[in-house]
Amino acid sequence: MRCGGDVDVDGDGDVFPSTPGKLKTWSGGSSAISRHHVGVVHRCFASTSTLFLWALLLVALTASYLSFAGLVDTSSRYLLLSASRARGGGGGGWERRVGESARPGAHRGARGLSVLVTGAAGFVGSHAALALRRRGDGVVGVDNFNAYYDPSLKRARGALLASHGVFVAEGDVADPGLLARLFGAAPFTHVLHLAAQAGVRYAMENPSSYVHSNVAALVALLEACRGAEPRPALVWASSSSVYGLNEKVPFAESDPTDRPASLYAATKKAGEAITHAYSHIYGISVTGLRFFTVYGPWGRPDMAYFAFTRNILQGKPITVYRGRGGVDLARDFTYIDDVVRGCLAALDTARRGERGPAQYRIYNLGNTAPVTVPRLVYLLEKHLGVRARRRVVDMPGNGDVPFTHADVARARADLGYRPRTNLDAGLKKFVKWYLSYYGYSSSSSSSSSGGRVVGGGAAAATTTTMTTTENKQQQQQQQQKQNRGLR
Ligand SMILES: O=C(O)[C@H]1O[C@H](OP(=O)(O)OP(=O)(O)OC[C@H]2O[C@@H](n3ccc(=O)[nH]c3=O)[C@H](O)[C@@H]2O)[C@H](O)[C@@H](O)[C@H]1O
Repeated sequence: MRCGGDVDVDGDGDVFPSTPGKLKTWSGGSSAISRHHVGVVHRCFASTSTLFLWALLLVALTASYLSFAGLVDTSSRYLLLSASRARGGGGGGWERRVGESARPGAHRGARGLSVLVTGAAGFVGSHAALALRRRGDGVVGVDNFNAYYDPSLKRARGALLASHGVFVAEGDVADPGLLARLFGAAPFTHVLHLAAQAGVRYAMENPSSYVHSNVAALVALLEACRGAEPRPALVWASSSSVYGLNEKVPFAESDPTDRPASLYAATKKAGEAITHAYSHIYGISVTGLRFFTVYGPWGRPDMAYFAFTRNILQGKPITVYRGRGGVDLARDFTYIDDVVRGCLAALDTARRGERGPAQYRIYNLGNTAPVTVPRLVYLLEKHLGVRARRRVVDMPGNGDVPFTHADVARARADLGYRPRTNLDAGLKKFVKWYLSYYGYSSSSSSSSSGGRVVGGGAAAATTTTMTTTENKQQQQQQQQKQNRGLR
């Protein structure tokens, strides 16, 4: 029998046992039953005032439970939101800033793109983001500012973007929560995915960083794209390294790419396969751009042209690798402005929201004129006015390939891509920027280990060791020019 709860049947006088399920089997005789029954009825219904008090108590308990549950629910949602905001570097105005930065300009001739640029504080990312902003497109950047190379250089690029009204969210592209917030805050029409773990030889030191940034982050981004409304077209950075041990020159997009020579190359090749699968299944428009050894102002300190410049100016030796049989290594060095034009043309020609199979494209963005590494060193000497101290060694087995050479016929036909800057002219511009940024003898511009510095380096205004007043004035003028744009 129940009276407002489980009935105490053990005869100890407790009508409402504390714990449900403690109902014991009744084993007494009829008189006992009767005694108990009478007792229960007596105690439960002794008076209407008791009944009223119990009812009041029940109502109060139910009401307080409901309000407590509501409080718990609300506060846990609030805590989750706060945590996610903190991860995205947010706060109250984070979504608003993303939305504003993503909004295209309304002036005549504007293309009306709204582009999420990943790796926006990186070399190609910062240039591309600024080029998009300049022509009136909406741009939002995302970057994790990691310490693969001097983060202060990335901060300086980020500051430059900020001064041009481009908001860069700080966080990892592999974080689905951050991506959800970005896509929730702005209706991106395009994603320019340039965030990656770059560098061919560093893969032997830190292989997992390549899997994280070049595979896991790419999948996270594709997952975000497939769920986004509107669904953005994706343009992303593959690499000339996918040609690997290919010996046919020049490299054409239709050539086999199944013999990568480094883990870096393997993850970029994997990226091409992964984006193809997503394009096929979910109808995402995808364009992969195979960049060929991109160089220029605001470049990457881990790359040979940059590290050579630093060492030459500091009077330190440079190591020049030599191929099998004493053959010089060669690269199809490609100037940053040419690559940026290719990126923008890929965005402009990406088709979105059409019926039928989604667009899936791959293009080489190279210079079509390979130059040997010794020639690169000669050109740097010329522009720096300083002789290099060379140490020539046989190319170690570190994932390097002996040469690269792009066939850009496909990019020329579809994107109107025409590289305009030869290595001599491009290095001249790079050296000019380098001297204005770091000065003639910058001890803190980078380390000798490929420029991977944590906490070192900074903008010219704070770290250079200029020797004369004239140099200082020259530097100030150049700094002012830089503040007006990357180039
Ligand atoms: O196109 C790409 O897909 C890749 O381009 C770039 O790789 P690489 O072409 O290897 O450029 P980079 O390191 O500047 O070496 C240039 C030359 O200098 C030689 N080299 C290098 C270092 C050294 O100490 N000595 C030397 O001789 C070296 O043997 C080579 O012959 C990007 O870093 C990479 O992220 C990716 O984007």
